[in-house]
Amino acid sequence: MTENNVVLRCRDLCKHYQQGPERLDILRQVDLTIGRGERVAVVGPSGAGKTTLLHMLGGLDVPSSGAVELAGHNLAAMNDKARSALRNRELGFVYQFHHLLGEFSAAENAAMPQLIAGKSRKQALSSAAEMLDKVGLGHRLKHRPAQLSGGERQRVAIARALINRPACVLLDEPTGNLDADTAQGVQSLLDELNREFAISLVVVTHDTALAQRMDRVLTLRNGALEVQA
Ligand SMILES: Nc1ncnc2c1ncn2[C@@H]1O[C@H](COP(=O)(O)OP(=O)(O)OP(=O)(O)O)[C@@H](O)[C@H]1O
Repeated sequence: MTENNVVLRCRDLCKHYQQGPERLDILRQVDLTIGRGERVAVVGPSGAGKTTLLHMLGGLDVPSSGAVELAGHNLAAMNDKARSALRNRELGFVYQFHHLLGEFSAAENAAMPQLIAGKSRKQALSSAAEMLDKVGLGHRLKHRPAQLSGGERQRVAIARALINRPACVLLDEPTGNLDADTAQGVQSLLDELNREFAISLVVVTHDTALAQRMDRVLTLRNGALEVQA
């Protein structure tokens, strides 16, 4: 993989928490390289550190040691403003509990990353409508999250994650609270968007069907990545 094709990389990533006299090692020397357009699943038992890893990769939490590089920039070496701008441009996030803003419509929620990036409201809402159409929600633009089904909310979160055409989307259990049909729909949508925009995907999941669709499946156990066969 050439350097230009690397979207996200972590080297020797460690995270620990101090609890009284005890040190809890949550991530242990994780090395990981995600290529452009690559789809990677991270699996492993509950408590293995998967969500913690995803948070570190997304710059939502700070490593105890080691480095995370996004599009060639070491996140720890940047100031808050530059780091936020880079994250907003290069990354999308989809969480199990999607964190949509209840007082805003589907279109406004999906438009949020563009509004943050300084686009006009008109422009952002127009891109949001286009993206929501792509995820099959063109007819639900004005609905608020409470007026949408679980699967629809998840698709709004996916539209929001993709609206800036990020280099990489980080997903935490994207099918976790969906029924089998809707989960299948989200899987197909991710495949399609990955193909169409060459967006890299890092998916933390217990859903083996979803994990098997990725290009690589990494297993995290007790904070360390298992060596691949
Ligand atoms: N702030 C914290 N202080 C102490 N321990 C923490 C803190 N945050 C997370 N942990 C611990 O880190 C471990 C890994 O948590 P994490 O959420 O990353 O696991 P996970 O692999 O995503 O689990 P699951 O599959 O159940 O979601 C857990 O044992 C958790 O208790």
